[in-house]
Amino acid sequence: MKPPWPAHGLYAITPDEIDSARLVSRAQDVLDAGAAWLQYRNKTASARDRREQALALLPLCHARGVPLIVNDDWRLAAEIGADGVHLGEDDGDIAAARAALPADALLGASCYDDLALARRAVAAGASYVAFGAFFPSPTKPGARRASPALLAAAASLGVPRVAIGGITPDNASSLVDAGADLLAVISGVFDAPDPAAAARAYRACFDRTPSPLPHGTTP
Ligand SMILES: Cc1ncc(COP(=O)(O)OP(=O)(O)O)c(N)n1
Ligand SMILES: Cc1ncsc1CCOP(=O)(O)O
Repeated sequence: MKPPWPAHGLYAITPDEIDSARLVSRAQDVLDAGAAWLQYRNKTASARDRREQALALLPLCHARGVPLIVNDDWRLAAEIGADGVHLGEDDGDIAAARAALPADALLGASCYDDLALARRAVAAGASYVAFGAFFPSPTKPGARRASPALLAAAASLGVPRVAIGGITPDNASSLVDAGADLLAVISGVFDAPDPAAAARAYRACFDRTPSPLPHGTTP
């Protein structure tokens, strides 16, 4: 039986082009600093290295009650006993992944700026939806852009809403106020001079009281 995973917080995503020792030590720091979820994402490593790196992250996550989600590849997620997979529009069918994975596996779907796509993903078995990029992303400069209003509109889907793309400790609170349950971040955490301090700064965005709405407006 899996623990109930944290419902809010930092969803840290690992970067490409990092050697395994550094990946593990940075991930450890970020997890110790309170990341709620971790995604293993590596678009450049060989299949063998991806398997080894993902396997190395698994006990670090589980020792802290954090789910490990594998990007793109539900077969790798299933093979190593990861807690879930994240799929983009070119990464295969959500319903097929849902059928192949354990019933309690996390299954995330990239929905970019498209609420109708998010509705279809949830109907096909997605357990969370991700929107973005909300800001220019150093990691993926060509990423499609989304508006924060989408996060509020997606509340009716009844699954956690993840925001991604160019999120920094300075702009993160605006997305939490708009309804993001989890903030998915690569460079803001892993390229920071002190990844643990950065992780704590993102986490703090969930502890603060939302800014009051301007007079006369409703959520
Ligand atoms: C949490 C989360 N959201 C979005 C993405 C992006 O997925 P995708 O569109 O498949 O792009 P790549 O990650 O494959 O470049 C993600 N990985 N995680
Ligand atoms: C994978 C992905 N999809 C949309 S933006 C993005 C990259 C997010 O990385 P960063 O947090 O460095 O902008």
